[in-house]
Amino acid sequence: MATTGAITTNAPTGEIPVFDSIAAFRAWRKGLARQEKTVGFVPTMGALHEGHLSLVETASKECDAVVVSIFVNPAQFAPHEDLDRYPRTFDTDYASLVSTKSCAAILLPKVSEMYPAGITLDRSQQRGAFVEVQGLSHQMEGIPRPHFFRGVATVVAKLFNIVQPDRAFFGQKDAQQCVVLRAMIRDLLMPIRMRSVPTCREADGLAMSSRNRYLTPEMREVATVLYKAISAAKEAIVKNGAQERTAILQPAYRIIEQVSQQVKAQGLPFEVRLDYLSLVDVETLSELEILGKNQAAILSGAVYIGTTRLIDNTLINTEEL
Ligand SMILES: Nc1ncnc2c1ncn2[C@@H]1O[C@H](COP(=O)(O)OP(=O)(O)OP(=O)(O)O)[C@@H](O)[C@H]1O
Ligand SMILES: CC(C)(CO)[C@@H](O)C(=O)[O-]
Ligand code: BAL
Repeated sequence: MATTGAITTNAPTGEIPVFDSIAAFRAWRKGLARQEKTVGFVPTMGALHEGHLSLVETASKECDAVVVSIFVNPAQFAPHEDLDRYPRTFDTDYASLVSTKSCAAILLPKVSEMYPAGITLDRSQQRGAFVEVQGLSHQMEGIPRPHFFRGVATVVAKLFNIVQPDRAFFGQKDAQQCVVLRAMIRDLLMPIRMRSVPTCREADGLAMSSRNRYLTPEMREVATVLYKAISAAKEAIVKNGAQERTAILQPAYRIIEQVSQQVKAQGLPFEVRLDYLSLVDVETLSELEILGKNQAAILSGAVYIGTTRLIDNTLINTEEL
């Protein structure tokens, strides 16, 4: 493998350069600039699945060269979250990217280079520069994860400074993340075009997610609960013309309650528990009591299947975030 740092892997050699040093990546990037090639960027935390690969594929259709970063970003995890057990599967990630034939380079930066001032998960002890997108980070995912979007915006800004992409590609599965990052790019005058790509799903509708690996087969069977709930709420809008929040969300609450009771009644060794459901305006991310006719909105939520937290959403009256 054409690496520039001390990476050891069993992956096939020589197919995609892997950079674990920012300086080496920048030298490689200069070559693309000299050739006036456009660069598409797909930031990830690894444990790649078809959702990630669809971002790479979309990027390769729109740009001359696609860079994928793999970095499990400590700053977006709270101390009680799953930073330590987050799946790290570089060898299979590498093979998946080779199979796309669309990835020009992998950036695998070290925590010490990404956070020169160091990084602790205890936010009150953090030092150094951070990026906050005010007004869009405190609601929805920002309620249970108040640290999250500051961590995401900060790391994505750093990655943009390294990669200098023309376009950056994000999945709509992380809907609020798309809205927050679009605002960051706009407000910080970053010369980058943000693109959001539809959610890839398993055959039964479950949104692909690296965290699906945490699910046991019994958990996996009921993990579609959120997709089903959100789809039922969307149906209330599209088929029944519902506009009131309660009429829209009621069918979703009902499905989650039913599945949760079912799991309990079967004596399964885990719980299905709703974290939240949300219906927000796509631009302000304000919760809606009434959905206006043709108003673009995000219907989203999070559930716990045991200790695994899954998110999902669907878009109303809009296609892109
Ligand atoms: N099912 C999917 N379809 C399309 N894009 C996706 C999908 N899942 C994740 N992505 C996108 O891939 C990028 C990297 O995401 P990440 O590495 O966190 O994967 P993930 O599956 O979302 O992981 P997690 O389980 O931690 O939420 C993000 O832009 C994310 O929105
Ligand atoms: C955008 C991202 C790679 C930043 O760490 C992460 O939040 C993700 O994978 O969605
Ligand atoms: N795709 C979201 C990354 C996270 O949950 O940390």
